[in-house]
Amino acid sequence: MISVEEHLENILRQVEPVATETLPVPRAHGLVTVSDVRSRADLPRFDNSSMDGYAVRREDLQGASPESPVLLPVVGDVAAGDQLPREHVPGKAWRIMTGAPLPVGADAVVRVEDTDGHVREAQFRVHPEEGANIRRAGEDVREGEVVLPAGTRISAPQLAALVSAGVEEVEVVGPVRVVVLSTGDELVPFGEHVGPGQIVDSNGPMLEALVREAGCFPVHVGHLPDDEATTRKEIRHHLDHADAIITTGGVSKGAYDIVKAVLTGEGSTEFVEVAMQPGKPQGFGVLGRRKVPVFMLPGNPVSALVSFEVFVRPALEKRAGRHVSDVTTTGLAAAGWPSAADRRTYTRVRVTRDSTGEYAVEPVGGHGSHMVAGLALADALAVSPAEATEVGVGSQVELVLLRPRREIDGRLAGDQP
Ligand SMILES: Nc1nc2c(c(=O)[nH]1)N[C@H]1C(S)=C(S)[C@@H](COP(=O)(O)OP(=O)(O)OC[C@H]3O[C@@H](n4cnc5c(N)ncnc54)[C@H](O)[C@@H]3O)O[C@H]1N2
Ligand code: MOO
Repeated sequence: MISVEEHLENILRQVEPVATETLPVPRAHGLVTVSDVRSRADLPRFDNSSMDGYAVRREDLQGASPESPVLLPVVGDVAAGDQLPREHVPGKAWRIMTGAPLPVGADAVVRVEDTDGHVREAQFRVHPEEGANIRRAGEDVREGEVVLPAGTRISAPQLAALVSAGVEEVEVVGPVRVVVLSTGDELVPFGEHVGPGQIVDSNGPMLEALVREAGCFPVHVGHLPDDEATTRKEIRHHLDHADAIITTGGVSKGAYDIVKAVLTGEGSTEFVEVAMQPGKPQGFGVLGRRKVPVFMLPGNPVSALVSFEVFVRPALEKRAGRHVSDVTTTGLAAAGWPSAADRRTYTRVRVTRDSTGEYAVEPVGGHGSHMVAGLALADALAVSPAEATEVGVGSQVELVLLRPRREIDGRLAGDQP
């Protein structure tokens, strides 16, 4: 048996980011920039008002105060989006809206609250500071400056920055297109009749969801028959277009373990036993001229999920050009449980809070790797080291969260009286 670290290192050493692509900005959501992206415009694009009020010259409001307001005639209105060039008229004010271009020559904006708000002639109760309530062209970013450095993942704020900066296309590490293939003649796809001895393929939909949640793109979710020739043909076909392939089942010692039979000797494929529970039988290889990583995960649903979290997720992140590190969450064992000897053990747990406000965890949903209904009850996997044979009450355990932390915390907040 090899350790979890050894197997993960072996995978990550062989996985490279996918090719770069130049995409229209809205389609680059979730992807990582390859080079510095420079702004095509000053932001703001022009001097404009940050408040609804009046554009003035300060010198026209010398001594203005609530006790002795100064009266100025109003030239007219400047609305946001106004395209007419406006100029300050000495001794007068323009009524101006938030985001509207500042009339040339005006040097301050007085908020409407500091005036009587009149349209033709307004009383001003303050003497504004130089540049008050003015947003200057280029104060956010200047044309030609870097608006997004290389290696940035494009999320919502970055999309806003790029489109504002007039950037239309961006070079990114391409989307990672993933093929998910279940194996086993006992499986029927969702929605079809389940006969005697048959079960519904749950790994397919589960992995499709995990791939999507990991920011990658499931492009085909299907099934391989327990037949070598067809399986070989199908995998060859997917090696031509996929950026990663995940299979489940057929990696153990069964007489019909077709994946193992077909992929042994292909590319860098290796089948190993990893010192973990569940998830002991694992296969991995980089195959074909496009060097596609192929993950051959065990078929038991819990084993497949744990294998995804431990091996596939980090590899997909590397393939997508993301640099991530696991932020470890910990919890205190509210009950004790056994831990498999000589194997790192991932125990399904439900999270609550102990009296000090820390996460408290307890096994939930049963022990077997086949218990897919019980799996749905788990918030996290509690990790106990290979050396441990049990987890003692009150001991601290590392947690791999299966739901976003915000969701767990939200539920716990709701549980409280
Ligand atoms: N003699 C031995 N038998 C087994 C060993 C062993 O060391 N010696 N290891 C066990 C462990 S641990 C695991 S994990 C499984 C892995 O088996 P395979 O990867 O070969 O998977 P299958 O035999 O095809 O299936 C196992 C189990 O999972 C169910 N399954 C498979 N695919 C799906 C799916 N897409 N959706 C839902 N359920 C699925 C399948 O029906 C089996 O019940 O091997 C042990 N055996
Ligand atoms: O290692 Mo298997 O994955 O225990 O069920």
